[in-house]
Amino acid sequence: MNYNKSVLITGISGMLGMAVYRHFKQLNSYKIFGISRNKNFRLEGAEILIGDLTSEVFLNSIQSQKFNSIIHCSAEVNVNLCEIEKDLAFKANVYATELIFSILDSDKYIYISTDAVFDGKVGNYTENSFLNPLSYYAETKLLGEGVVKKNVKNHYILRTNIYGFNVPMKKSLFEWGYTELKDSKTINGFSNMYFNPMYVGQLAEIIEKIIVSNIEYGIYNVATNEKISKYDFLLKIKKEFDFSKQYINRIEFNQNDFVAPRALNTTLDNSKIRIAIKDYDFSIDSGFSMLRNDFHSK
Ligand SMILES: NC(=O)C1=CN([C@@H]2O[C@H](COP(=O)(O)OP(=O)(O)OC[C@H]3O[C@@H](n4cnc5c(N)ncnc54)[C@H](OP(=O)(O)O)[C@@H]3O)[C@@H](O)[C@H]2O)C=CC1
Ligand SMILES: Cc1cn([C@H]2C[C@H](O)[C@@H](COP(=O)(O)OP(=O)(O)O[C@H]3O[C@@H](C)C(=O)[C@@H](O)[C@H]3O)O2)c(=O)[nH]c1=O
Repeated sequence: MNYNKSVLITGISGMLGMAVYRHFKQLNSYKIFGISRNKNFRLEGAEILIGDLTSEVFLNSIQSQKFNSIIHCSAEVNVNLCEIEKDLAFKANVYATELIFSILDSDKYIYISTDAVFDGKVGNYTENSFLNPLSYYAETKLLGEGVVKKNVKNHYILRTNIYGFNVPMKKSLFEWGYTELKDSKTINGFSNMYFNPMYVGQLAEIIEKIIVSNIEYGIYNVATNEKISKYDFLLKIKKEFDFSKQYINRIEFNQNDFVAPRALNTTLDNSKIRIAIKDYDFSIDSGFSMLRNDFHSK
C-alpha cells in the first residue's frame, strides 16, 4: 500500500506508544515507523527501527528519512529509579530528546510531557503556571521541554497524566491497582493526591487530531475535565472490573514511603486544548469505557 503520510513513534513498545500505534494503524492512512531497543520487537503494519535513542550513531543512520510527524513517547518513567539513577534518567529523557529533535526531520513534532512539572501545591494549572518539578524524573521531563523548544519551532508539548496497560502487564498505576485487586490484596489509595487521568487511547486520538489540524504550536495541557483523587481512581477500577469483595484503604499519601518526591495536586486546566480541538469528549468516563473495551478485547 502507498501512503502519503508517515508517522514515527518513539517508545512504540510502551504503554502510550502502543496505543498511538493501534490508533494510527486502524486509520489505515499512515505509513507507521516505530523505534524500539528490543531486537525481536515486531508489529503488524509498522516498520520497526531497532536502536537506542541515546545513540547519536543510530539516529544519524536514520537521518535521511523524512517524517510528516514524530511522536516522542519514549522515556524512562520509573520515577523512583530516576531519582537514584540520575545519569540514566538524564540520558533517556533529556539527551535522547536533544538527539531526536536536532537530528530527525519532520513537519510536526510531538513531545509528551507530564503534570509532574508542577509542584502540586495549588492545582488547576494552566500552560503558563509556575513550574517547579519536585522529582528528578519531573525535572528531566521539563528539561526535555526546553530542548524541544530550543531545537524546533513546529512542536507540540503535551502535558498529561495517563493510564493504560501493557501486554503482558507492567507496573503503571492502572496495572498495579488492577493486578493487586485481582490477586485479592488490600491496597492503599491516596485520598489527598489529585489528577485528571487520561486514557492512553484518548490521548492517541487527540494526538491525531492535533496532527491533522492547524492549531497553534506550543504547550497544551491534555487532561480530562474532572479532578479525581487517586483513591477514587482506584475505586473506579474496583467498580469497573467487578472486584466488589476487595478492600481499598482510604489513606493520605506519606512522602516517607517513597524514594522520589511526589506532588499532591497536579490537576490541569484543559481549556486551551478543549477550545483548539472541538467536539471531543474529555471525560474520565469516556476514557474508562475505552479502557474497558480495549482490555476485554486484548
Ligand atoms: N506512565 C505515566 O503515568 C505517564 C507518562 N508520561 C509520559 O508519557 C510518555 C510515555 O510513557 P509510557 O508509555 O508510560 O512509558 P513506557 O515505559 O510504557 O514506554 C516507554 C518506552 O520507551 C522506550 N525507551 C526507553 N528508553 C529508551 C531508549 N534509550 N531508546 C529507545 N527506546 C527507549 C522503551 O521501549 P524499548 O524498551 O522497547 O526500547 C519503553 O517501552 C513518556 O514520555 C512519559 O514521560 C506522562 C505522564 C504520566
Ligand atoms: C496512586 C497510588 C499509588 N500507590 C503506589 C503504587 C504505584 O505504583 C506507585 C506510584 O504511583 P503512581 O503511578 O500514581 O505515581 P508516579 O510513579 O509518581 O506516577 C507518575 O508517573 C510518571 C511517569 C508521571 O509522569 C506522573 O505524571 C505520575 O503519574 O505508588 C499506592 O500505593 N497508592 C495509591 O493511591
